[in-house]
Amino acid sequence: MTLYRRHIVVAINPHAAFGKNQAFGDRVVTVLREAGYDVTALREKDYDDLVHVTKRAIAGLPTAGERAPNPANALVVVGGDGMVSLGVNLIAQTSIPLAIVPSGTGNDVARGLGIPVGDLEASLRHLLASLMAPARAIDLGRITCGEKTTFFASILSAGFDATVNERANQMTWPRGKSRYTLALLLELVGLQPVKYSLVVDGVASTVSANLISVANNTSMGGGMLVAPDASLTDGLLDVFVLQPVSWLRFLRLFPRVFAGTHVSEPEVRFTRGKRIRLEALGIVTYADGERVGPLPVEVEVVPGAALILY
Ligand SMILES: Nc1ncnc2c1ncn2[C@@H]1O[C@H](COP(=O)(O)OP(=O)(O)OP(=O)(O)O)[C@@H](O)[C@H]1O
Repeated sequence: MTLYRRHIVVAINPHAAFGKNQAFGDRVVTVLREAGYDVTALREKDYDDLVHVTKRAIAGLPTAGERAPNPANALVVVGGDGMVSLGVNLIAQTSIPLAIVPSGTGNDVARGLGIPVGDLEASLRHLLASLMAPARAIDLGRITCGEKTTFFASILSAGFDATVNERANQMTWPRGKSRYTLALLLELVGLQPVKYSLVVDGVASTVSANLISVANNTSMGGGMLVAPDASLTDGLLDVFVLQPVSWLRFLRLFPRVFAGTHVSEPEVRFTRGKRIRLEALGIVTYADGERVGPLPVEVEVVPGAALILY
């Protein structure tokens, strides 16, 4: 069998899913080496260092622990959506394809692409098959926030879920998943609608909302179908708005959002567009679960910006 993608860079987040899947990285590397690939395996003490060494390894430059055989023929990320974010930001608008071995908490990009989630051996079989097949192009969203430009694959949040993330990130206690649960409860108690200025393809409006997201993919938070009709390949972004509701109604709507059956609820609005501008006071946005920065943001779809092996 000819391996036409010979050199594979594997970037691993051992802390994905609160460290539950630490063994995944080694297993991915072993399986790829056994299949005959040249593997550069990368793990770093933090995300920024991993970005730095992965960038070098893809270009064929030496990294501290590993030799650099030559430029990469593919990048594999082992982690959750935060690692997909790392991957797409490194390979966007290049000819290097990205593969994903989901080992995170949400893994929503993998879900959207149909990559097996929650079954390592199935995702490894999927990886080996996809490395032998042509890469497929998906759209990315390009965010401009102040001076910073970043890409995202899945969903940009600027509502209640973003404020929960921001609160959890500022807390030092408790550790692990319960920090998010506590942050969610605290935010829920103070649930207030936020007034946004929204521009979709040049059409401006003012909306009050509890939830507002710009979606390239269907789900967030581990399969919560916020934008069930979004497509990674339609050249469009779906804007989801949940207009102000009481916290009781919010809790009642929650399971419906999970199942994607909220779309017909009277407080729910969807719009589609290629270029979205969002502005509000005091809101910090998150995309693919990673912090972007305070509003305003400008989001533009870049059709076919990432080559993915799936
Ligand atoms: N050594 C490290 N390498 C990479 N990322 C790290 C590391 N240590 C901590 N992180 C953090 O892990 C987060 C990304 O985690 P990742 O998305 O892979 O898993 P997850 O959050 O469990 O899954 P999901 O995003 O799908 O819910 C980043 O925010 C990053 O800051």
